[in-house]
Amino acid sequence: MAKQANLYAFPTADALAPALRSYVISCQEAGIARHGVFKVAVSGGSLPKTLAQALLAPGASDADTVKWDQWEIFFADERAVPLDHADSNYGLLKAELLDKIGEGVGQPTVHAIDPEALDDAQELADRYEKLLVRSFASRDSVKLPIFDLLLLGCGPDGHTCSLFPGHALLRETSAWVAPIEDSPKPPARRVTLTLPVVTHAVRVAFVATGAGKKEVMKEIFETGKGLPCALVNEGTGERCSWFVDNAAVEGVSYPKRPFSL
Ligand SMILES: O=C(O)[C@H](O)[C@@H](O)[C@H](O)[C@H](O)COP(=O)(O)O
Repeated sequence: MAKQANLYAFPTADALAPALRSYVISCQEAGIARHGVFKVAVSGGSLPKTLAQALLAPGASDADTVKWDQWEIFFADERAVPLDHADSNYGLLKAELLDKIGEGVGQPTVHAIDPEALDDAQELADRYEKLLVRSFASRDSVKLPIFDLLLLGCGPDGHTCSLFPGHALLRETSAWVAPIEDSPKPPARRVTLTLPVVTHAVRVAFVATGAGKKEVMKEIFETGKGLPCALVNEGTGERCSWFVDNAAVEGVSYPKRPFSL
């Protein structure tokens, strides 16, 4: 039987942060060893805050270092709004994390959407896809980009990125980045990495905390085969790890593992 997603549960969201940090640093080291950089894509929602808690903490040793200057940060999904708008995932990451990195430790390269194309979601997606093509080499030679790590959230309906349950976008097979004009979670116009890109990543990590997630967690891990988060689990197997607090998985029968790298 194919190996399945790892589910790591912690007593609280605070207790989750050090494990998430170790996991991200191990993915960073693997990416740098493979190609000299760490290519990571992040979602919006509550994730940037948790990431900041994990990554801005002081390192315990030389090995426990976030090598910001070797990071290339992309967005797993983004809302079609100006970068300084309250709904911008870039703006959120900047406020929660990027602005707090501090001086003297190097800065990541951050790839935001093109704010010149906000009125046309298809054009916005095409431009972001071209940016990925430039970054991951030519599409003639690379069928899909391979992110070292995707850091994702999980919505209460089982969506992830801007891939929503039952949406036609789940059937996308060739685009790397797709537009969405009817997101059920506002704002309606967004762009998102597609499911083939998400499941092609070297590693995928979900962060889900709070009792508000427990019903959907039951569905994802027990019954809800077609939910976007469940599709990511199926497509990535053991390359996928969930970092959750106990409140989010209360009553979920899927086996939880002690965290280890
Ligand atoms: O831009 C977005 O809306 C997000 O990328 C979205 O996919 C988010 O990650 C989930 O909705 C989970 O959000 P929470 O972590 O806030 O529950």
